[in-house]
Amino acid sequence: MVVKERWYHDYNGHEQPVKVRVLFVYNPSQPYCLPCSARSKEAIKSAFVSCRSDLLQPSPGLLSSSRYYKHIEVPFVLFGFGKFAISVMDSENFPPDGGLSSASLQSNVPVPMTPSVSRIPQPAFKALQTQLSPLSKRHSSSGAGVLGDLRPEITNMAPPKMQASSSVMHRSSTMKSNMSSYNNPTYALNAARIPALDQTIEKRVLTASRTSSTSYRKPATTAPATTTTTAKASVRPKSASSIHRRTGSVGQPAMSRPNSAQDVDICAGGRILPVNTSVSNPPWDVKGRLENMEQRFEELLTLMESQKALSGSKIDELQAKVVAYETDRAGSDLQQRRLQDAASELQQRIRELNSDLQDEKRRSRIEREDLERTLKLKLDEQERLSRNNEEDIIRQHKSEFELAEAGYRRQLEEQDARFVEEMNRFKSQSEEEKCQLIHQIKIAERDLKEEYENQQQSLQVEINRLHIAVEQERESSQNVIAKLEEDLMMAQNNLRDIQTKLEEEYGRGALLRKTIDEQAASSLSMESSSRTLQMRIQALEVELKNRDVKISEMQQFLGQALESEVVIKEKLLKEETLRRILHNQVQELKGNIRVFCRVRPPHQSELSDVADIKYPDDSIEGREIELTGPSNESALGMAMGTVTTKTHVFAFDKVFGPRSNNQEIFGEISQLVQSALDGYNVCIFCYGQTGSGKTYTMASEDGMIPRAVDQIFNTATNLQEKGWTYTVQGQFLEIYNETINDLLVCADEFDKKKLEIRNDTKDGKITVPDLTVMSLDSQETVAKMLKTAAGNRSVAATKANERSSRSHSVFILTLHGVNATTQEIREGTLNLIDLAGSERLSHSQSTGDRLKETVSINKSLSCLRDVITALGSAKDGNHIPYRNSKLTYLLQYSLGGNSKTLMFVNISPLKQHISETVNSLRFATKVNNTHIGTARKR
Ligand SMILES: Nc1ncnc2c1ncn2[C@@H]1O[C@H](COP(=O)(O)OP(=O)(O)OP(=O)(O)O)[C@@H](O)[C@H]1O
Repeated sequence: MVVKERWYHDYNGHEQPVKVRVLFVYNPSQPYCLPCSARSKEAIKSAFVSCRSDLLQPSPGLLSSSRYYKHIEVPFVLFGFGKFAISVMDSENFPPDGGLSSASLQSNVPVPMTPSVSRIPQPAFKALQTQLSPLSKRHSSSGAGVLGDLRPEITNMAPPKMQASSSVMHRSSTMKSNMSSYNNPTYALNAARIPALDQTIEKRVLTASRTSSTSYRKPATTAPATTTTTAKASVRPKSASSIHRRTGSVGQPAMSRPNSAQDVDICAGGRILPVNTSVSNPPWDVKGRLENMEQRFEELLTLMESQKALSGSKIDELQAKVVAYETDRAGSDLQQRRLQDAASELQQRIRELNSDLQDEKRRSRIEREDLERTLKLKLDEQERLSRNNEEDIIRQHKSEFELAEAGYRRQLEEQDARFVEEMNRFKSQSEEEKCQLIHQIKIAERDLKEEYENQQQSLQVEINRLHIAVEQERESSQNVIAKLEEDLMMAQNNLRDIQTKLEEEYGRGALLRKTIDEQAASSLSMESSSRTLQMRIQALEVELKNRDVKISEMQQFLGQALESEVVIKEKLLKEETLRRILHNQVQELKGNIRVFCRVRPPHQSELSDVADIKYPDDSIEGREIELTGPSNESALGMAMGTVTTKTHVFAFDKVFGPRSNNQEIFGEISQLVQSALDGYNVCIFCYGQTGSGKTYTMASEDGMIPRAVDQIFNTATNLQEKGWTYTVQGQFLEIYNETINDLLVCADEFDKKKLEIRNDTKDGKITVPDLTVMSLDSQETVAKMLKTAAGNRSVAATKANERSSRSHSVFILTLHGVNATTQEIREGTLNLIDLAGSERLSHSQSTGDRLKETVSINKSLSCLRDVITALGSAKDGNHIPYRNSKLTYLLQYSLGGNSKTLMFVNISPLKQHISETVNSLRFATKVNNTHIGTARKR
């Protein structure tokens, strides 16, 4: 049997199929082509088996073709013992009609067409077995199969790729690699021998075919293999790699080989297909062919014998090499084991390092969280300190200024008062003195005049009396003269006496005149003292003038003080601006969306059902809440008596326990209200299950709404002295069953006005155009407005809450501030939202309107959760489903825009609500982890 095989490579080096034709010739007058679906070594083997069985039951058609590929191992294939001929053909040369069968028809060789005709008789098969058995025995005695004996021969003859793929010739890989070298002399020798052998056989077959009386020719359409391969060779590339690939093929057509010396050698190793030639011109002289084959077999046997001797030493040599390779392999195994050990150590180390890394990561995460917490704490502290400092500074400045101003004013007023008092005192004193002096002078003058007049009168009276007396005397003396001339003398004497007395009287008159002169002199002195007094008055007036100058100086000083007050006010203004910036930076650092958790206290009737809620860091900063449950009461757990409860820990920006009050809570959010005054959008909303205290927190009498309003009006008043004037406007709406109601109009009119939300994307503002706007100028007006809204809001008694809010209420305060000094304008909004409570339908057992409301509430809250989830995972440009509900549409810019948002998650303290509570806290955690855009001033 001759089997030739060949691999065919295309120009890209990919393997191409070849067709196999298996020819079994038993009876020269009845050649059989046995079907062979040889796709693998096993298939070829089984083809052989079927060859045998076909001897008993030969198939019609006799010729079949199949394809197999280079990577499929092909068993050896070169031996023959005169009875079989297997040829492998290039697929292109394979005759379309099955080759041999048509050839058989052409040659008129009787080809059995039915199984009965082609059946090979049992004795003939036995005879064949008998022929095969000595050979089989011979080869099996040497420990190998029939083919095994040919192994060294074939191994050495086969090109490397065939060796590598042949399982029959398989040895150790080291041997293969050794033998695969084309420089191997043994291989080269055998490679040279085989074509010679082939050619001998070929020649004989051709001669036999020429002499044969009947010849089988391949149809003209089938080109001879040599022709085809020649055509191929002419276009084959000559690169080294393609050469190498070709050298790996067995049976490559010689004409397709490149011309290099090595290629010629290799081509010699890959033999030309004699069968191809014979197929193209098939000499169906079966007898001659069998003889040729037998002869060839004999030659092969001889060759094998010589080869056996030759390869004995080679085998030894190879075995020695094998031993050496085995030793090497043992060494390399050892090394491999060592390496494996080292690798496993390394893996262990990596595992350790990984766990270290995880620990480290965990540690660093904890540290980072601690650090963040500490930082946040510090920030809060810093903020509080800076706020306190600012307030202290402002207070100090203010009090200093007020003190200084009051001091100056007081001093001035005191000085003024003193001065005026003194002036008045001086004036009145001097007036008094003047009056007194004038009075005195007048009295003195009058007295003197009176005295003078009296004295003059008395003197006149005296003179008159004296005159009368003198007259009387003279008369009497004359009488007496006459009578008493004598007495004249005496009278003269008396006259002399009288004259003396007169002189005395004249002296006395002089004295009186002197007294009058003295009195006049004293009047003069009094006049001079009056003049002195007047001079003093003038001096006082000068002093008064000086005081006036001093007063004007002080007024000037006061003007300066007022100017410095303006400067201080400006400084205060700047500090206020700086404070605002710092305040908002701190707010931004705290995050533009913050979450506070509030646990309401249990009612008296609920004390027996209180859940296990802890506040681990209560005394420090109150950021964590820990609750136990709900219990996992699975059927299995119940059955096994293992009902488990889980502890949940949540952390928020702040956690308020049941003892906290609204004042304490407002202390934490007042900064946000301040932000609204500073021109920011602020949104504060309460979320939680029904009856958890949302309305209490937001809209009770001392809730966040009234407190925020108070703060706004108080701060606006305080800011007036810094030049700010604020106008406040309020709106109040509710979203009930996805309808917007204006809470500032009578509830009966709800249906009359259809309110819609408008999105002003330019300004980043949401408005409700027809909503009532109220101007608010005091806390009182706001209180009135809140009362109206509370009266109109949709509430109803539910199982969970006697007065449950059945709608989301939104209180909108718009704050517009203008600074007359700096011309600055601020416009902020404060949205205070009391959401309707979520509730489980199963728990609420609502029906009718309540059921409809509950479904609507739950739907809009679910939309809120969707929006928060989308925001949490959003990348730029992601769609956020704001428009899925009126609530989320209304809150669009508060949740995802330029707003500062605070969410209160209100929770119930009761055990029966624990799973709802855990859900609320999970949602709140999601909100807490959501990043919204940076708030911008409007
Ligand atoms: N912190 C608190 N201190 C005292 N009582 C409270 C507190 N929180 C809530 N309550 C009381 O609990 C009850 C329910 O509170 P509230 O109506 O505020 O709940 P809600 O969450 O607004 O409910 P719904 O969603 O049904 O409107 C009220 O009677 C309220 O006075």
